[in-house]
Amino acid sequence: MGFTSKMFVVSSPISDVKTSNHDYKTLFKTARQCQQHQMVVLRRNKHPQISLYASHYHIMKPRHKATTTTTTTTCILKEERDSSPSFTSCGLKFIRGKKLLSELSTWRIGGPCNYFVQVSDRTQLLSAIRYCREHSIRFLIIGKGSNCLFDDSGFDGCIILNRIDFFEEVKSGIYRVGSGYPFNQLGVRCSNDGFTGLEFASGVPGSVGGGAYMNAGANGQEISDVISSVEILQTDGRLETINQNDLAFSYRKSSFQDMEDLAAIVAVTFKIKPFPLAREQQKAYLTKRRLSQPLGERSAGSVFKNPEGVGVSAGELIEKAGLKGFRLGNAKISEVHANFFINCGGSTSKDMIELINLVKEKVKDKFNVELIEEIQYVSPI
Ligand SMILES: NC(=O)C1=CN([C@@H]2O[C@H](COP(=O)(O)OP(=O)(O)OC[C@H]3O[C@@H](n4cnc5c(N)ncnc54)[C@H](OP(=O)(O)O)[C@@H]3O)[C@@H](O)[C@H]2O)C=CC1
Ligand SMILES: C=C(O[C@H]1[C@H](O)[C@@H](CO)O[C@H](OP(=O)(O)OP(=O)(O)OC[C@H]2O[C@@H](n3ccc(=O)[nH]c3=O)[C@H](O)[C@@H]2O)[C@@H]1NC(C)=O)C(=O)O
Repeated sequence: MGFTSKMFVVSSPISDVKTSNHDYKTLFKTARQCQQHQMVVLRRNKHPQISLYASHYHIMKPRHKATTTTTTTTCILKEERDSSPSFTSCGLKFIRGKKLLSELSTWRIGGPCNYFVQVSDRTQLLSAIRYCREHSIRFLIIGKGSNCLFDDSGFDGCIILNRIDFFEEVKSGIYRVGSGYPFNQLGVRCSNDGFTGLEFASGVPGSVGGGAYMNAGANGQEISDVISSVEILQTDGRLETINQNDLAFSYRKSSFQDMEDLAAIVAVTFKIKPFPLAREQQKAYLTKRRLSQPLGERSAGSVFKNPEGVGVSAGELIEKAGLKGFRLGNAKISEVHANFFINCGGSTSKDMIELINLVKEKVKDKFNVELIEEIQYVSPI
């Protein structure tokens, strides 16, 4: 059997603590009540009666440690994070507890998420968000996961993987693109068509939505320079188109980051100008990127923003602090570019966070500069 979202788990501390018979009875009673309420005894324990009861169910190892008091049996009711089967709602397939965030992040770090769903159009996105809201499930939209640090313990909510990846040429130089479209491909495609403004995007592993959200940029270009309008979905399900004039962008900052009611960016319309050498420019940027960045490695691009008003890049500061190549556990500062931190294989989020904090401390001590993360931490709860 598996759990549905309505089922809960009773995790019993019974094998961990000295409890009286009375306490066993209490637990047994609770378990029976739980059965009526579609709850399940999670933990195998030494008391035969309870074991017998529990044997009607699949008995699993608890994921969370039971806590207890010494005198009374404490049952912890927790929504189960694992072992539940996939289910379908509104035509969408939700995967429970099995999808690893490490598969969804370019860093290849992160434990399982409680719910996972992939959407490929606006209607599906709306349905996924509606489901989460109706069931009070926290949700997070991700594109290519190239800017996220997920936690080893996963995410206690729903990850909505955005694969809204249509590409529409409205007219010459005007493109309407799904937010899940690969940013890298957009750069190559527009340059190939002889338009300028997005050459920098080739080699960037993010999505168009992630790019707009972060105001991605490189080589003196920024996505905001060529955005004409953005279609967003609000948390209440309303769709809105916002024109460039009503949006504010700055270095790695966009209005979207401050919108409390934003559920997701759905599509972006770009207006770009013809330029015969766009393709050459795009190729030159990519060559430079390949030489200066560890593109083949498991990274999240720049970990820190470049500090403003200092005149020195984050990478340079980290290198001058003597940290290039420094390794902590399985997380390492790239030898190629010091603002890229590499998962050498098996790095945990803990390794990475410790490395990030160490770098911040050293740079602060040596140069009195506060480095600020460009990457986004995704907290597990
Ligand atoms: N210049 C470079 O070389 C590199 C640049 N980057 C940039 O990092 C960004 C990462 O893109 P991507 O990998 O797709 O993002 P991610 O999947 O890593 O998501 C990062 C955050 O962006 C927000 N986000 C992503 N998609 C959407 C959407 N459709 N609507 C609203 N918010 C969204 C979410 O923020 P929240 O959780 O707050 O909702 C999410 O947590 C891009 O800007 C990319 O250009 C990344 C690597 C290298
Ligand atoms: C990779 C990202 O974007 C990148 C983008 O690709 C490049 C190319 O334009 O410019 C920014 O990096 P950056 O400022 O480190 O650019 P680079 O040209 O590589 O380096 C700037 C300067 O720092 C020096 N540098 C860089 C790395 C290093 O280890 N040591 C060092 O001394 C370089 O020699 C150069 O003089 C973006 N990063 C940020 C945080 O703004 C990203 O956002 O994830």
